[in-house]
Amino acid sequence: MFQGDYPASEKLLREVIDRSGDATLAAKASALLLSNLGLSQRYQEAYALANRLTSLLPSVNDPLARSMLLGNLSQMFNLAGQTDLAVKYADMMMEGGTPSGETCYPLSLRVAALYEGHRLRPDGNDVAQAVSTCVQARQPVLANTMRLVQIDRFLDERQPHEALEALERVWPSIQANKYYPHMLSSQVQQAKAYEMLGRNDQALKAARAAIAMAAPSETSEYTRDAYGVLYRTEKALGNAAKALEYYERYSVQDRGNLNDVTARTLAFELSRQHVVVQKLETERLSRQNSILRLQKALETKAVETSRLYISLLSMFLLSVVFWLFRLKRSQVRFMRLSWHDGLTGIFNRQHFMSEADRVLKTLEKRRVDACLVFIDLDHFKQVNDTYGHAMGDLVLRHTVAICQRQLGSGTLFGRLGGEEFGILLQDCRRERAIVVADRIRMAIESAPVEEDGRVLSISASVGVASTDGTGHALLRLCREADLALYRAKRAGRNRVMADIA
Ligand SMILES: Nc1nc2c(ncn2[C@@H]2O[C@H](COP(=O)(O)OP(=O)(O)OP(=O)(O)O)[C@@H](O)[C@H]2O)c(=O)[nH]1
Repeated sequence: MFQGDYPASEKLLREVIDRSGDATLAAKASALLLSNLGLSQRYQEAYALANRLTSLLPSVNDPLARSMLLGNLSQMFNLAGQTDLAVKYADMMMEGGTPSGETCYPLSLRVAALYEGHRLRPDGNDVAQAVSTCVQARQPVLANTMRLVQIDRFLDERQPHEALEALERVWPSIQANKYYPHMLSSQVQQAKAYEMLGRNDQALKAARAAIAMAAPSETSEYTRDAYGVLYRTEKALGNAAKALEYYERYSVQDRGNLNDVTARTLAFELSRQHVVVQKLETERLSRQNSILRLQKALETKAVETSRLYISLLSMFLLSVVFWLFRLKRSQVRFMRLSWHDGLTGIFNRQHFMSEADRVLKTLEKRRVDACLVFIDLDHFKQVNDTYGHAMGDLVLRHTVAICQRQLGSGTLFGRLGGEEFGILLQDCRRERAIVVADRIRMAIESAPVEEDGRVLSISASVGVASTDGTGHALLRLCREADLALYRAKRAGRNRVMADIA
């Protein structure tokens, strides 16, 4: 590429891009290919590649590859006459920093773009700064590019002496580097300078040298300018035939060059339109995608939210149910506790009485008889006094167990206080109640309490009252049962007495 053999270099670059399998290397080769396509005047392909590389830029992290891409993009846009873009890419390259840290390349690209856009500062400082930066950076080719820009400016301002002096200074370096564009352009500049000075022979010689240097098929502004110098000089010398011949060549070159400029602009416009259409399509698609994504996200969110609500509600309901269950359970436990006697576990007086009242009322309605039995242990105080309170408690629990064995599970049985117990026998007449009561009394008498090797015989006195004598009113029945019990005590204890003897 450096030597101007663009087809050979393109082949090699494409091989690197397609086969290296190394993204960074491929990016570097693409950057060079971009330059190659531009120099080969294949602008449409060049701009298409430029567009691809622009969109590739954000993913290129390697500093050298990135700076190469930016640099060649700047060059490409400069060629397309898009000097603002070219300056922008050069600035991006400068901001991103080059791997070696030197700013020669981005600076020279910037200067080239500013020159093409006729925006260089008139004092020439832009160019001077770029030249010294590139000299310091040991970048002779780029330094020469800048020097040639400066020579172009001298020629633009019709300062041929300054141009020739500058050319003389730069010539050895150009000869040493043999960079084809520099060799050609410097030769043409020399011809132009001589032409301005009216040094016709030198002008003709320099212009012919330039033409000889270029390929016969080459169409460029350099060859065009060389033919321009030739035809104007021959004309000035009065060589009409030669002047006409060169003019024809100049005219072909000029047209070719104009065509080239038009081709560059057209290709750029085409590729830009293509990019715009592509961008619009991509934007449309991406907008569509984001709408779909948003819709999906919304749906997912809605599902998630309702799931959350359902779980929260279920958790709340569960905790309410659990809480109610615990409340109920403790209520039941407290109720049970309040119903039962702490020592023996049977109903306490209050509950026994209220249950007995309720049952008696029901039985009264059904005209069914019932008997109330009061059992009182004999001389229980002596048990406590002789054996202690613990033994007394044991006797009480022992008595309850004996009674429970004698009674059915549904029989209402409770501790009325101290050593006194009550039993309500339903659907039971007095005679049968007396039999049941006596059976209990005998069971108590015949089952002494055995504790720590001690055997303690106990007995109980029992009073029985029947509804057929007193009616179903609980208080009267209690009084009668009490009286019967009292009589049993008075009669010598350990016996059963009924309300009607
Ligand atoms: N160990 C124990 N003693 C109790 C309990 N409740 C009451 N007593 C006792 O029971 C005794 C009842 O004595 P009294 O009313 O004189 O009756 P008694 O000694 O059985 O005599 P009679 O009934 O006339 O045969 C008292 O000494 C009370 O302290 C109890 O829960 N445990």
